[in-house]
Amino acid sequence: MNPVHADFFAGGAGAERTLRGNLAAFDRLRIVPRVLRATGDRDLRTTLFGAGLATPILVAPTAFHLLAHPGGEAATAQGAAAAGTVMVVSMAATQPVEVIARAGGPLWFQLYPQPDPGFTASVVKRAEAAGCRALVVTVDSPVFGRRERDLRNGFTELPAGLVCENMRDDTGRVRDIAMDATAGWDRIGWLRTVTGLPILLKGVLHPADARLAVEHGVDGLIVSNHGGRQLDGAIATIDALPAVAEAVAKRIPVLVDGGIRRGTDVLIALARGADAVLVGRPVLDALAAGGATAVRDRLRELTAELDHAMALAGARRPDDLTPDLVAVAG
Ligand SMILES: Cc1cc2nc3c(=O)[nH]c(=O)nc-3n(C[C@H](O)[C@H](O)[C@H](O)COP(=O)(O)O)c2cc1C
Ligand SMILES: CCCCC(=O)C(=O)O
Repeated sequence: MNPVHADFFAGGAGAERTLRGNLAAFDRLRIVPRVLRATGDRDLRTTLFGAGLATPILVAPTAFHLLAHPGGEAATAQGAAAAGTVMVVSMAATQPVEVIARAGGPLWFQLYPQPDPGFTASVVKRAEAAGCRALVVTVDSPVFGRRERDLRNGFTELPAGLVCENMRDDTGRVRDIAMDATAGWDRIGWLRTVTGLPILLKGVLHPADARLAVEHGVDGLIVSNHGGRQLDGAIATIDALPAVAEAVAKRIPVLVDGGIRRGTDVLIALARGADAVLVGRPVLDALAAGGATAVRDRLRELTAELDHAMALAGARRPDDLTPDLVAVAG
């Protein structure tokens, strides 16, 4: 891959403290296994918004897959479908959502609410018509993060021929993705008038926001710091998760992403209160290395690692994973 694009995928904001912190936080946590639990064959099937998945490991929304592989987002969708899980399609995808939907599914669609409500509504309706089954509203990006690698590399626009295909308006013009620092909770209420899809908020870290989200009728949360690409210095997601899960008290599904690289990381996240996890860079790395097949294999490998770790920790189903199975290393 072009090293400038590799830096875009791997990099974070500022001094990359949060990027590193997501991984370092897992290094400080240890599993306290149970024994003689007769787990037999484990059952990793997970239900989210009425849909059954083979695994609680989903594909996080990430931009510009055509920079990683000529198969683009369609290849990722094919890999996710073969692994029996959801791919969240980024609003910054380089292929049309209709093309991605033909390659795989189930899909959810990630949205940055745009300042133009008519255009925002048209993007949501388009994703819904293409078959996306949930809307993931990214709320950690009122302004764009300062990615110093990209600034140093001068990575300010996509190579010729690549565009954000889902940003076309009805004249066919491709709009720039705007970050909107004027959005408040009323924006979520407005989105509710636009779509009947389940609405998840992605980028919640504070338990007070988790409570507000439930009060505003949000259907699910993703505890995320955008893979360390937005607010550098933000808390590691696995550290933020317990307080958010407690605030939500199982009223709506809570998902988490950031730094999940092993099945044991997934186990810890589920034990700390997540209903499912998402992975970003592991999927991008697999996509770059080997397209749809490699994406499928990477997701299956993480799932097999989770299955193995659950057997060793005495859990048969994700629901058996409880907070007492995780300790902070001394
Ligand atoms: C290259 C890249 C592009 C991303 N693009 C988006 C995006 O378009 N929308 C979004 O909500 N999050 C985006 N994210 C954040 C991911 O959805 C996710 O929060 C993060 O990658 C999880 O951390 P991980 O990479 O350690 O698994 C992006 C992340 C990366 C690495
Ligand atoms: C305008 C593209 C935004 C992609 C994104 O969210 C990221 O790179 O983290």
